[in-house]
Amino acid sequence: MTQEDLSIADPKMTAQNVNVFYGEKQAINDVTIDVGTDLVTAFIGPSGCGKSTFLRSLNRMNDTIASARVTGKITLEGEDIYDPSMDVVQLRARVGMVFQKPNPFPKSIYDNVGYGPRIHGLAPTKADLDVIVERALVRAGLWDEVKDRLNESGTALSGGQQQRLCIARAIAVDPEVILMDEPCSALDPIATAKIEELIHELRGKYAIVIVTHNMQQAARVSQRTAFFHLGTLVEYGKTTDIFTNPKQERTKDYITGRYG
Ligand SMILES: Nc1ncnc2c1ncn2[C@@H]1O[C@H](COP(=O)(O)OP(=O)(O)OP(=O)(O)O)[C@@H](O)[C@H]1O
Repeated sequence: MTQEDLSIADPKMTAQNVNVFYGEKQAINDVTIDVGTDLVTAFIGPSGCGKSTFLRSLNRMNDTIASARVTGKITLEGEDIYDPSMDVVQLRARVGMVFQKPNPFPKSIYDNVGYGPRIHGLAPTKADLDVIVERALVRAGLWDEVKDRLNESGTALSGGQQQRLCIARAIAVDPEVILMDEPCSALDPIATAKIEELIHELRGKYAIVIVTHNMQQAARVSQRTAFFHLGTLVEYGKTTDIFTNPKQERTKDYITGRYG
């Protein structure tokens, strides 16, 4: 694998020499990686290796943890996201997040999707909002299932539908990047397959980064894979290479199930 194979000409996000600490404890150690615009990037690695911590540093979700501290540089379209001038609310709309456990608001399906565009001023009129809500639900593959019950509570949907609702909520504010933290771990195989299908469809429209424990899932949905171990990025490469021809012994051991 040459350097050239992996270079991303116009990365959507870059992370350079990133460290993340919780108090005195260092959870991420000197990670440098680019996130490509039309790629799905999977973060894999054993439990506790720092995948979620690093993912959360990409939209400053770690700011919500008092003891967390990030050093190094992370950019979005060349802008330093930790610069004091960065509007964090705006950042989290541009870099949306979908969590492990579906977390719809206790509001109607319509309002779950419409809330973000409304507070971000994306929909001057109700008709504009209707269009945005419908488009986001269509893109998230949920429209046909919910179009006749938009006023029902989002929390009344099935787990898989709730997760697609959360994806629609992220999409509705027109993000550039979607971060997914084990988005299928609470779902059954059928709901999981739907989310994976959706990831395929969303690829190209948004840069997608997914943390997954499931290596088959990483192999199915991503084009690039980053293997983390003990807070370091051990190996990053094309997904096919990582799974068929890993360069590092630690990667090989992990993907062959020797530990983790
Ligand atoms: N809020 C926190 N406060 C203190 N330490 C934390 C916090 N969150 C995570 N850690 C620690 O940071 C390290 C990395 O955790 P993280 O959750 O990022 O790993 P992970 O690879 O995503 O794990 P998993 O796959 O189990 O979710 C672990 O040692 C964890 O205990």
